[in-house]
Amino acid sequence: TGEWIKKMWYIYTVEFYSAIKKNEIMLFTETCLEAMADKPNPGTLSDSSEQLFSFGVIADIQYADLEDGYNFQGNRKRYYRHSLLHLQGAIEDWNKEGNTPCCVLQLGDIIDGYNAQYKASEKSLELVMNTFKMLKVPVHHTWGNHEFYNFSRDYLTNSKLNTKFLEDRIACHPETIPSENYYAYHFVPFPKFRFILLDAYDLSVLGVDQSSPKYQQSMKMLREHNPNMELNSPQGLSEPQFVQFNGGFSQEQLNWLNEILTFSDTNQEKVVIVSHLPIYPEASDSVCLAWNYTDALAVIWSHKCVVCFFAGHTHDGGYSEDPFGVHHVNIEGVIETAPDSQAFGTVHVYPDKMMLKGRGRIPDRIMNYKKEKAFHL
Ligand SMILES: Nc1ncnc2c1ncn2[C@@H]1O[C@H](COP(=O)(O)OP(=O)(O)O)[C@@H](O)[C@H]1O
Repeated sequence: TGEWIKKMWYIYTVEFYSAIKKNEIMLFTETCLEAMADKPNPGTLSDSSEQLFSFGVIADIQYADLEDGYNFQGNRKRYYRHSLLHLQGAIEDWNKEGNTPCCVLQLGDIIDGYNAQYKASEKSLELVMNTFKMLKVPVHHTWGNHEFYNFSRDYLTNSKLNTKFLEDRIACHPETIPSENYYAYHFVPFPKFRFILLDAYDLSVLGVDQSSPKYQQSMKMLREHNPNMELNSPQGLSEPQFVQFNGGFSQEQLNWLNEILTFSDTNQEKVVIVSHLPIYPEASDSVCLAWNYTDALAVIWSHKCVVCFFAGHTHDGGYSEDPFGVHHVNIEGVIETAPDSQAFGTVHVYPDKMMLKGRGRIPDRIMNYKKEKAFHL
């Protein structure tokens, strides 16, 4: 870990100095544009105890019309049918909350891969999406490995799991528009708070045509790091995240992320990032990380605006604040949650912090903004 932190510190320093140069130009441009643009007025709130807004989080529902089963290791029970009841319970609670959350972030793996074997993918998806219709607020869907066990990327792009229509655009900043090559977007649920949804399977061998350049590039990367016959096995790997059920971020997507974070820094925004795969080793089982998580961390650490990073995939959950004050929260998976418990949360956003109110096996978390980054309205 010591060596790893040193490496990341080096990357951060290099990125930081190049960012300063870039920011001098950006700051001037932004100041001019802001003076010209009609900005939303966030009001004059200043009491740090006053909630600004809230949002819901839920991960790894993995619904299937199947008897209970177990994970690959055989040490965690999976409640395939009950996961839908857990979702219904979560939606009822979010709908009942006094201050209704602005939206819900669904962190991926909405239905289980087993559905594909039983030719039940569309039926199960329909059932879960009909349940989501009871929610009074919009839901942003992230894509995980189980989406790709059931559907191709093309199918997903044209499905209800594509919530890119909920994106916001930043006027006069074409560099902040995501490309069609990956499923990622950003939106502003409250003035000065930007949410970014990332595609952790942008580089992946799942769900893409084997003849496509993306598949070839991803398979090359996977095989270079994983010599096992069974590419889902992390056995003997020095970087155990290089398994087939994970994926990574293309340079194109990382460049786009960098552009938005540059804008958010300049515009003094707070940023929440969402991805199916986690990116911080201290908060996650090493087998569950995104392939090139270090590249994503290098981009995030070269900016000051990111408050927290939400991910699913790990099922056991996890949390750590990194050395740059970014809170990494991995949400416990619904699929491995016993019927007498729960697994969802509401994040309450304040001028100086975010507070996760977890239900059932999800713990509460206080995520303070770094002192020098306190939010001033
Ligand atoms: N250690 C392993 N060796 C071989 N295959 C594995 C291993 N771990 C997981 N898999 C396979 O990888 C896929 C994803 O694993 P799974 O436990 O279902 O992931 P998730 O946690 O996303 O549900 C499954 O097909 C599973 O059988």
